[in-house]
Amino acid sequence: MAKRGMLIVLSGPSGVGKGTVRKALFDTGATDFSYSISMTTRKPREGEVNGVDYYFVSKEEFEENIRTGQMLEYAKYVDNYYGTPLKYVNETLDQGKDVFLEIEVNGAMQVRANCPDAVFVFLTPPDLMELKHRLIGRGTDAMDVINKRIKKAVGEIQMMRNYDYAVVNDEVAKAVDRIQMIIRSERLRVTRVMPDYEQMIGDE
Ligand SMILES: Nc1ncnc2c1ncn2[C@@H]1O[C@H](COP(=O)(O)OP(=O)(O)OP(=O)(O)O)[C@@H](O)[C@H]1O
Ligand SMILES: Nc1nc2c(ncn2[C@@H]2O[C@H](COP(=O)(O)O)[C@@H](O)[C@H]2O)c(=O)[nH]1
Repeated sequence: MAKRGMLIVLSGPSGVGKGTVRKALFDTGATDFSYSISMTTRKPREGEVNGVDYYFVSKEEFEENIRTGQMLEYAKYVDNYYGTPLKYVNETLDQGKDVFLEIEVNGAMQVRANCPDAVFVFLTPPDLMELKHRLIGRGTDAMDVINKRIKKAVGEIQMMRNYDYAVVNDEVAKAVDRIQMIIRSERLRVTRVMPDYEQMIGDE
């Protein structure tokens, strides 16, 4: 049986640059893990594509997925549901492939409770003013939504201590390097590369 893949969870406040860093990480081509596409009830932003950026669903459909146990984790974030479909994550990990989640902190803590072997990385901004500049600069959210996200960020940053690693996103390329280093070293951890002794000994 293939060794189960590793689950890598990247979270941090909205606007810190999770999506930017994740895309840059995958663009290096030096990755051999899969990105789990989240489900949300949020309306698509301009340019966002269903099945690429998110699975965009209705509130009823999302709640049905919760009710029938199809979510690995989910959270309500600024008036919308966001969550990780369980099936894709399980099937991919079972194939021995690592899976990358990009999610907010409450969802990450649910994953922590259910998947203690996962690796948790918190992406943090250099400071709150810079976070606000990034959210404004992105130009995707109205000012009242940005203010709600910043307010949430204050509490979210305090959750950093519950993560295995904290990475400052001062420069995208540096943040990518730091995350790659974390993934490389986690893959080499002795508990993850233990030889299959049963197979070495063979059937007796
Ligand atoms: N290191 C950086 N320096 C300056 N700007 C950055 C940096 N990283 C990301 N940005 C910019 O910050 C904005 C927010 O980035 P992004 O959308 O990736 O954040 P996010 O954490 O994925 O947000 P959300 O959680 O809301 O999806 C974007 O305009 C992006 O170009
Ligand atoms: N708990 C989860 N949070 C998620 C998931 N997918 C995205 N997110 C987080 O939601 C906020 C808002 O996202 P936005 O696209 O509206 O800016 C942000 O922090 C995302 O990381 C998920 O599957 N589960």
